[in-house]
Amino acid sequence: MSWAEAREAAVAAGAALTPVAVEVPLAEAYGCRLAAPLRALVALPGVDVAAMDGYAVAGEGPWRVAGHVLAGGEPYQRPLPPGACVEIATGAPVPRGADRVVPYEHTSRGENTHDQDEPAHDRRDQGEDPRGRPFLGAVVGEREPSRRPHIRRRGEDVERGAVVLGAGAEVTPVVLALAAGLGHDTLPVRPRPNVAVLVTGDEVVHEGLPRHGRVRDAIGPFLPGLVEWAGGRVSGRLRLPDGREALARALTGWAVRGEGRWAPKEADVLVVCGASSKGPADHLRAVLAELGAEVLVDGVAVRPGHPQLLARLPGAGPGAGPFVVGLPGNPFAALGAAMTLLVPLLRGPSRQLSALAGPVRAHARDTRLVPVRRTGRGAVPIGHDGPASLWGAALADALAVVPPGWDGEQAELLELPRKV
Ligand SMILES: Nc1nc2c(c(=O)[nH]1)N[C@H]1C(S)=C(S)[C@@H](COP(=O)(O)OP(=O)(O)OC[C@H]3O[C@@H](n4cnc5c(N)ncnc54)[C@H](O)[C@@H]3O)O[C@H]1N2
Ligand code: MOO
Repeated sequence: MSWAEAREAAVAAGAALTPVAVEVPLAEAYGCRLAAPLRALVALPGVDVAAMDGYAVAGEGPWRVAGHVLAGGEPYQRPLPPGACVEIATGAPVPRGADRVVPYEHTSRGENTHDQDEPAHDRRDQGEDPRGRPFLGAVVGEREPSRRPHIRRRGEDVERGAVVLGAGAEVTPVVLALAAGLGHDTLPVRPRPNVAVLVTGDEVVHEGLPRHGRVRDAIGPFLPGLVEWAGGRVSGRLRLPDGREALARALTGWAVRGEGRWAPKEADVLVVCGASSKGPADHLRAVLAELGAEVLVDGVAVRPGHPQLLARLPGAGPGAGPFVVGLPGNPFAALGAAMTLLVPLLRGPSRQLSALAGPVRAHARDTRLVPVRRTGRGAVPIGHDGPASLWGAALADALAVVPPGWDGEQAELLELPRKV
């Protein structure tokens, strides 16, 4: 299967990863996708409010001060008659009868009415109380006439009931704040799909220095960040020895060599690292066939990462069970395969093009995934990109997708996760 077809198959499979919507408190919704459109529970602003600190005035000036309306304080209840004004703070409700707000700096009282350093007796000369507020009845004129009303009208930013975001939108920090501003305490979201990680290989060690032909696991550590960034969460991890039986038992939820009970049925996606190729310990395909899995992608024409696969296990009851993503054992091949199958499965489609600035040789038959760094001149290949080496990818911003026979300048970039 071509690389593009494999990615499409993963995106299409991802549509089946639609867990039941749940209503969660705002903070817990972060990073999830909205299960329903986000509507405004209130208008923004909720009433006509001042857009400037100053005086809400009625009719022609000068005006007599009839009250003070500060944000969060009591609104001015009575209608304001022509020739009257109330001192008003930005965001405070504008009284009925007021035509506009005159900012402090445009009034005859000038900017210094709130100079806290002035002695109280000087304030009284200016018609102010000791806190700098003008006395009721003090007269306010306008120095610089302006036609701008400086009033934000009810519903001017968002009308009550308006749909501000569609279902499926990602709940980012800004979306959380928007929802709070519109009156929401909870949000209906699709929970993040649960991803379980199985790292296979007798030669793989998980801490310390690898010795005597062993290797440190260099796939398991990138999966939680990558999965989180793609919209899922790693809900379980298991280390597996080589062996057909251990893998079969793990995929069907049995205890493995004292590792305790494992619950892949609670996982939406099982990621198997290694055992994907043709060696004596590479049992993944045989085990999937034994378990009656439906294989959706069986190898991809891509370098590195060709032995990758995507399958779906039969469900315990009616309906299909979890997806299985098989990542090759070579770590950079595993990263490329995760960017091809796992990320599109969890996150859906995304497309980004860039010029490539630097020599890249296309392969005759296979798509190449090339670590690149974005610069003003375009994306520059980094090198250090052998299938077992993560060095180039660690220096990269993205993987450039170079299709077979490619001789163009533009290439698709697969953005690599940075920070969630
Ligand atoms: N006869 C063939 N041999 C191989 C083929 C092939 O098509 N025909 N494909 C090669 C390619 S390409 C890759 S990639 C690997 C894929 O191998 P497996 O997925 O079966 O993985 P292993 O054989 O277990 O390991 C391969 C390699 O990666 C190291 N490894 C495994 N797991 C980890 C880990 N978690 N962290 C770091 N390194 C890991 C392992 O020690 C091996 O060196 O197959 C080729 N062979
Ligand atoms: O394609 Mo393998 O996946 O080169 O390392």
